[in-house]
Amino acid sequence: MERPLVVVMGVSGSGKSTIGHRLAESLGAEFIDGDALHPPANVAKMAAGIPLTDEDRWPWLAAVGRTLADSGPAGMVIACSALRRVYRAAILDQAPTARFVELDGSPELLRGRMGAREGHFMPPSLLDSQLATLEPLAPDEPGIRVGIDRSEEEITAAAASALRIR
Ligand SMILES: Nc1ncnc2c1ncn2[C@@H]1O[C@H](COP(=O)(O)OP(=O)(O)OP(=O)(O)O)[C@@H](O)[C@H]1O
Ligand SMILES: O=C(O)[C@H](O)[C@@H](O)[C@H](O)[C@H](O)CO
Repeated sequence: MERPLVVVMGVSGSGKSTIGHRLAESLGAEFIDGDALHPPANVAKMAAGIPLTDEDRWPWLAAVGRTLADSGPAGMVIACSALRRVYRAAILDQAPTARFVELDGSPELLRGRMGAREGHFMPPSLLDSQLATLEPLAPDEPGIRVGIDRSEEEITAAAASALRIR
């Protein structure tokens, strides 16, 4: 595979950080959590239970794309919600060879995983707005969708093998 540039995407609680980290290890690539690229004002908003707007997200999405494009020869996996098609296009503007792995789960499963998680700034109450904003990865976009109703190992292996053969 040429230098992998991968965005692990999906709503809050879908496992982007967990799977992204494992996938990077499996591909021998660097891992970055896109949450670390949010300006403090965005994090403060989410922590207060207020959904981000498109205007809040544009500079962050550009930073995600630039970070991918500027990554080293080993490539990079970045965890980033990238909920809408236009958001993914903004990332591709900066990093045209990037591919997406969408983590796809039912609202019930997501709610359970978010509820069980401790010490994260994102409140479960924001899941509904995340799901309302989500535009699933379409067949003509670069990447794959992976169901999350199975173990972390299985999800990571499915994503890694799909990325290797494409
Ligand atoms: N396949 C899985 N099976 C069981 N639990 C999982 C699985 N994947 C992730 N989790 C757990 O679900 C929770 C949410 O995962 P994680 O924090 O990685 O999601 P996220 O998409 O990065 O969330 P956010 O966008 O809010 O940061 C965590 O507690 C994680 O340990
Ligand atoms: O676009 C968004 O609304 C944000 O990126 C959120 O998805 C958070 O970053 C993340 O999910 C919480 O950790």
